[in-house]
Amino acid sequence: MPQLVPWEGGLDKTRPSEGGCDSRQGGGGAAHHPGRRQGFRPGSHSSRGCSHPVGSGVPQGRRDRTGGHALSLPACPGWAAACHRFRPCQTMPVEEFVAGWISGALGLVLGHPFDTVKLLGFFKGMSFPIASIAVVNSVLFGVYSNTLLALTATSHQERWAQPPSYTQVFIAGCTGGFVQVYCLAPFDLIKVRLQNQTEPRARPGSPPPRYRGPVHCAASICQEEGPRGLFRGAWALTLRDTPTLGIYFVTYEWLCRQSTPDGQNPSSATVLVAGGFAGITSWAVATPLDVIKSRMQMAGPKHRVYRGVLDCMARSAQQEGLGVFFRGLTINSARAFPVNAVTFLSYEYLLRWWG
Ligand SMILES: C[N+](C)(C)CCCC[C@H](N)C(=O)O
Repeated sequence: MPQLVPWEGGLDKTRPSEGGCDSRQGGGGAAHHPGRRQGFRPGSHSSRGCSHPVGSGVPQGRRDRTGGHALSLPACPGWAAACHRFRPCQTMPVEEFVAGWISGALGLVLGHPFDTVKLLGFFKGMSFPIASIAVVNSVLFGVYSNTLLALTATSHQERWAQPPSYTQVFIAGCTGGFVQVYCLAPFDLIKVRLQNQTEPRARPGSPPPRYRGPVHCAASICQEEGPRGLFRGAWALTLRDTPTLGIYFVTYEWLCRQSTPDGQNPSSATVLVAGGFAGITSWAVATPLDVIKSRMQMAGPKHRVYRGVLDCMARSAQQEGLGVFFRGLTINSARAFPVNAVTFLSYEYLLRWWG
């Protein structure tokens, strides 16, 4: 295993060779990658004397996979080596997707105690949430990173040396948010439907639950409402996630850049805190639309309660006051910090590791 020691003053401390891109083979188990990311600090790359400086005209990033250097992964587990080899095309990096998948799963493990569905025992084990959150996170981070690649022509290795503008980060975050909605929508619908049947079930003498579990819930929705029923509330989910995931990545980038002195890389603590606050900020902005989205997902085809997102907003505010839009804010924030701190830390570690 490559050593994933906590950074002391940044990821670069784990590098055997501080001076540049050369000679990194041997004991560490890492590949030799010219043009690899030099660390988390924007602007740190070119100052370290890399033999292929950014902007030198040598294509950066993907080149390192095929540049004729031995890929030495003696101590990597098989799946990590497979990940290195599995590259469907040079312009579509996949490790961001894989890192997003794993980091999403790790974040989920931490956030799991906050999940009422799990607490009340509806989900046996964690397979359903892991399958859903990890896939969704993989799509989010993969699309985000590849959109940045398209916008800036820099891969994640160079991104800290040539930092993208906040506008580019926002656009990439919104794009990732928009695309992940269509993976998230069915999982989220099932989760909301199951969560909302927990209360009646908890009372003594209550009727049996309508849905017996996630698979039964999906099958029943398909039967009763057709496959499109699985996407009920997807429009509200799009409104919730597209801008707020832009905000999510901008907050993360901004906090990382703010809290790291020039010439140094963000420490693991910085990444944890920036990730945690990115989660809280985006959930704070997303919570009003989260409330609306859940209400729309609960409405079935036979009893269409609301005419649309705006109608749902207006009627909820009229009937319950503006406070309704902040329902769940505390639990969302409490969950968001650890989940997103771990998600970003593991994501950055994995990309660094796969370099
Ligand atoms: C956009 N919105 C705020 C809804 C989610 C942003 C954070 C996503 C993260 N996977 C989590 O579950 O916290």
